[in-house]
Amino acid sequence: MISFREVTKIFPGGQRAVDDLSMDIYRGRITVFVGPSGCGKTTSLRMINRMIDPSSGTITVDGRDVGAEPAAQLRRSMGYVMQSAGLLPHRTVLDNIATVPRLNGVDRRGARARAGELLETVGLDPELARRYPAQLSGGQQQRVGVARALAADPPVLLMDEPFSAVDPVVRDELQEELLRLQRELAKTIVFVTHDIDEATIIGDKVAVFAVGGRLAQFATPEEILRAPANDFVASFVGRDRGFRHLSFTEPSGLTIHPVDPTVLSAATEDVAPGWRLVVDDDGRPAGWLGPDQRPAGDRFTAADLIPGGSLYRQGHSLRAALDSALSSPAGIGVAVDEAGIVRGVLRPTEVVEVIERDRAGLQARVASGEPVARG
Ligand SMILES: Nc1ncnc2c1ncn2[C@@H]1O[C@H](COP(=O)(O)OP(=O)(O)OP(=O)(O)O)[C@@H](O)[C@H]1O
Repeated sequence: MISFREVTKIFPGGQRAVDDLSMDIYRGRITVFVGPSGCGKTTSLRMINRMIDPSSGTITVDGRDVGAEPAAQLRRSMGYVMQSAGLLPHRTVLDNIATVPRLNGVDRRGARARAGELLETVGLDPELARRYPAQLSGGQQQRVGVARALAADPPVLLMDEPFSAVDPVVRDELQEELLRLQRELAKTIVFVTHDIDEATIIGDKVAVFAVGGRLAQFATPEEILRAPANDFVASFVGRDRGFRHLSFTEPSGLTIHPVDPTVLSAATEDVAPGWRLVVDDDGRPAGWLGPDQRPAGDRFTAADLIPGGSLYRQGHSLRAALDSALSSPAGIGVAVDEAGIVRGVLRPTEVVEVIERDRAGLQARVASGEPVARG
């Protein structure tokens, strides 16, 4: 566990970057520091490995005061990933990753072998090992940065806006990859971002910082979206927090209606008024045929299909269910199983009924004084 106790940082010149921070960061979890620019997230992160020393207060890791540890040794015992990946430009990808084990006394061969394994761990093609950082995409560079931070197998990983310089699609992939890695590795990760969406997706706990370096709320993502501690947190998490909160709500009681989808050119039956759902030979959704749609030739072809909305994977959140129902051109969501095969459809009104029931359940729990947040 990493503990902050009454930690304050005032920079020379009088800038109060962090103000009286006390918090406990649990081992094996992802804790996210989020907040607007300049509110002390990076300073707080860097005080953990003594890149910055606090003006007052103490930080301990598993009970040991970091202030008493030699800074260089401490830094090597914690992986650090930053926005620009921070790779050495004149070293190959493999040598970049091997740098830390080499510093820790592993021989060249051993360090390179470990680097090769790590490339795979972070989902990179081993072919990239001989390239130089400039010959990689931004997303690939970030993966190398993560591999390098993991190279010494440190229990703690500090990540400062690691995914903010890549485009949104790559960013989603990197977030998923980090969650997959974390399920395997169970590191203690402290992750800085200014994006509340990223914070709620990847954080087990989220610390919302306010201007002036004060901790405004420290709770699970679900609690922060459901019950912001004050007006600052409420405005920071945004007006659509109710919708985003549905990401954490289980779809218990949601009805998925069985359907008999159409295989192209076979007999057809309406799934929604006038709309026919078309699947491929394996039963995966291929698209829709709209009302009064006639084939261009003798029969329908894939080119006639209207693309569907998002799919709802059974068991996923109410947000995913509502999104599939609202984004479908037919006004009815398509539910698929883990293999992507159509299992049925769901109606928006019924998803909303489940949301209403969830809300009523929450109000009843609040009225009875039961704790409302899970996790
Ligand atoms: N070395 C420094 N000297 C003086 N002031 C600093 C120094 N580093 C940071 N600050 C100030 O401390 C405050 C907190 O900075 P910090 O980088 O921790 O914020 P942040 O929340 O990480 O912001 P961002 O999201 O923009 O990176 C800011 O007002 C910043 O200008």
